[in-house]
Amino acid sequence: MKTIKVAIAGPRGRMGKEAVALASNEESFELVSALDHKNEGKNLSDLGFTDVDATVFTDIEQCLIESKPDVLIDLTTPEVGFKHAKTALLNGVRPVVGTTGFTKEQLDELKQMAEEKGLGCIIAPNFAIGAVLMMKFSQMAAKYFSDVEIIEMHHDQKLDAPSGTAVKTAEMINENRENKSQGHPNEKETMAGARGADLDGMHIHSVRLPGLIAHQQVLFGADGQTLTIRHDSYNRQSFMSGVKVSVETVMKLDTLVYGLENILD
Ligand SMILES: NC(=O)C1=CN([C@@H]2O[C@H](COP(=O)(O)OP(=O)(O)OC[C@H]3O[C@@H](n4cnc5c(N)ncnc54)[C@H](OP(=O)(O)O)[C@@H]3O)[C@@H](O)[C@H]2O)C=CC1
Ligand SMILES: O=C(O)C1=N[C@H](C(=O)O)C[C@H](O)C1
Repeated sequence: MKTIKVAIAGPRGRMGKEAVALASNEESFELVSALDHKNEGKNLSDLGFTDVDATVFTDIEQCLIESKPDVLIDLTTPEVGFKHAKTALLNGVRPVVGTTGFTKEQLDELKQMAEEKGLGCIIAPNFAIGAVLMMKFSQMAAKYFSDVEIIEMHHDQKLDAPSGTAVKTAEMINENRENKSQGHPNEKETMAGARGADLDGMHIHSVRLPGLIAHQQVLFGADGQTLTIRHDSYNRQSFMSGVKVSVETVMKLDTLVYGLENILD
């Protein structure tokens, strides 16, 4: 099997560190570079990564042109991640994006660009297989339960709310859910935000606490019964098998795929 050359944006981050370990330990991957906004010209080995040899770039074009990756894994922030994905596609490099918080317009723009370039691009709000199943099971349940609220719970260093997973879950539920506004028609928030975010009448509540990693509960209610579908990531290793399969699959695609559920058998 041909080795896939990988660059990682955000290598010092919580997810980036795990992705560096994956890319340097996986036999079929070669970690060729890292993209940071600090540490220009250093090597990851200077930054505490033992037995890892990859140059750190702060300029994305220089990174892509000099290190020639096949795939750019992005695990940064929404603003930066969008720019990275765009620049990767323009330079013939396939993005695998775990960064969340992209707008619908940004996703559409990247989809159009990937199609024009005939390049694969994977945007996965959640790489954990259990989370993907939670979303799929919720989508199935929505056919029978049209009243649903999503509670997502994350560590308190998370920048975006609601989480990318919660938004994707709501979008998938929407494909099967009868269109309706939930709660009492005259309900009033006596404190702003009490009912959470509203996506087509569905409510999403975001909890941020130290001690948490990534957790989500999807609650369905009907007369005399509730159904709860819950997923918990207790470490960031839980996301890495999804990153691996995304890097392998993106090499075979010529368009953008949004969501890991679309590439898993
Ligand atoms: N799809 C999935 O399964 C998952 C997705 N995520 C998402 O991944 C993203 C990263 O999460 P997490 O690792 O927890 O966040 P961190 O804050 O730990 O990591 C982000 C990293 O990006 C770096 N960074 C900031 N700007 C740039 C830039 N211009 N170029 C390169 N690197 C930059 C930051 O550096 P500095 O700290 O110096 O600013 C930091 O090291 C988030 O959007 C999160 O929602 C997280 C977990 C799972
Ligand atoms: O920031 C995180 O940590 C996570 N972000 C993703 C999201 O926004 O859904 C995936 C996972 O929930 C962890």
